[in-house]
Amino acid sequence: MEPGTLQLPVIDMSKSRTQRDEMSQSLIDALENVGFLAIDNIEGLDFDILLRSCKWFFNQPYDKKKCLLRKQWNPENTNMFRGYFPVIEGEPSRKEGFEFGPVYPTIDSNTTRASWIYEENVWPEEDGKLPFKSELTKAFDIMHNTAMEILRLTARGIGIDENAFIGLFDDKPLTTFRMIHYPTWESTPPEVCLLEDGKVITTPEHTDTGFMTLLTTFGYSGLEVMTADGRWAAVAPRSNSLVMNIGDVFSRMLGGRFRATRHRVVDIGEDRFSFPFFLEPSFDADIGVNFLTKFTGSGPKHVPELYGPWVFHQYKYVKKHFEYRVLPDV
Ligand SMILES: O=C(O)CCC(=O)C(=O)O
Ligand SMILES: [Fe+2]
Repeated sequence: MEPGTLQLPVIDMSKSRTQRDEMSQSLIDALENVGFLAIDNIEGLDFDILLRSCKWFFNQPYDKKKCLLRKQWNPENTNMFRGYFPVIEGEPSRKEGFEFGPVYPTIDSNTTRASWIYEENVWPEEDGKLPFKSELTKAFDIMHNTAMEILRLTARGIGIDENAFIGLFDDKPLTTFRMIHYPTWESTPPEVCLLEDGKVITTPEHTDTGFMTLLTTFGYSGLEVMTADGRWAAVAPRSNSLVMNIGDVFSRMLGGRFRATRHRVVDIGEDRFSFPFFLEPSFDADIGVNFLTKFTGSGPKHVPELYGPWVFHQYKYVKKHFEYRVLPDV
């Protein structure tokens, strides 16, 4: 194995009923140390369909994708948050994406000031080759249920009520499922995309902002994580498996006990597809809670803070991701 390659700790979901304690322990070890792990054997998740969906969607003529562009890039459209975002040349984050989220029949008045956050999904017109919407909607539910089971095991592992975390996702979670295409370069990459060692960046280093990420990489290389000693390591690709990591919010709500690990994506010289599922609490969730204090009675005290305003401030003003910088203020 080439130096700097990281084999992630593996969690086998098929054992979640029979080996709960061992799995809980492995999860905690991984989250306290590497902050990234591989999740195998997710029942019903069809990686092949997901990859075909990515290729089908990004291969659509630009005119078709344009109908799904966020309003900022196509004033004829009404979607501001969900839908398609294009490659912006010159940005160090060089990708196009399609995003959708859960659908809620009613939105109550305390979220109206940010109703665009809960806007309806937009979907491409299908051509009969692939049941795009129904397959992705099905995969969304599998991802959500997998995330809930992982969170139950995680809570068990730290010795608190198994349901300690999942209540945050009972009421209208803001979760986003995002398919990504990193296209190949047609010209020499600009300076802003080059790393010291000559590698080309396609997603600059960052921590994920939300609660937890379940990432499908389809066996592509390119994902790198920062290890505890501050060095970059390439995540060894693994087929039919998810890469899991936690985001800033989960780390914060456990007082930093789990690591929100920095990671980035480097160019692999060919088209790359990935499909992260960003599990997020609801707009109104109180992220000022410290779970350890709540369940053990000791730890930092509670300072209430709403997830929605916090996260959109992070995206727009702190992390300044190009695809979020253009959103209205919340
Ligand atoms: O494309 C990938 O493999 C990872 C992307 C990522 O880290 C992100 O979108 O937050
Ligand atoms: Fe990420």
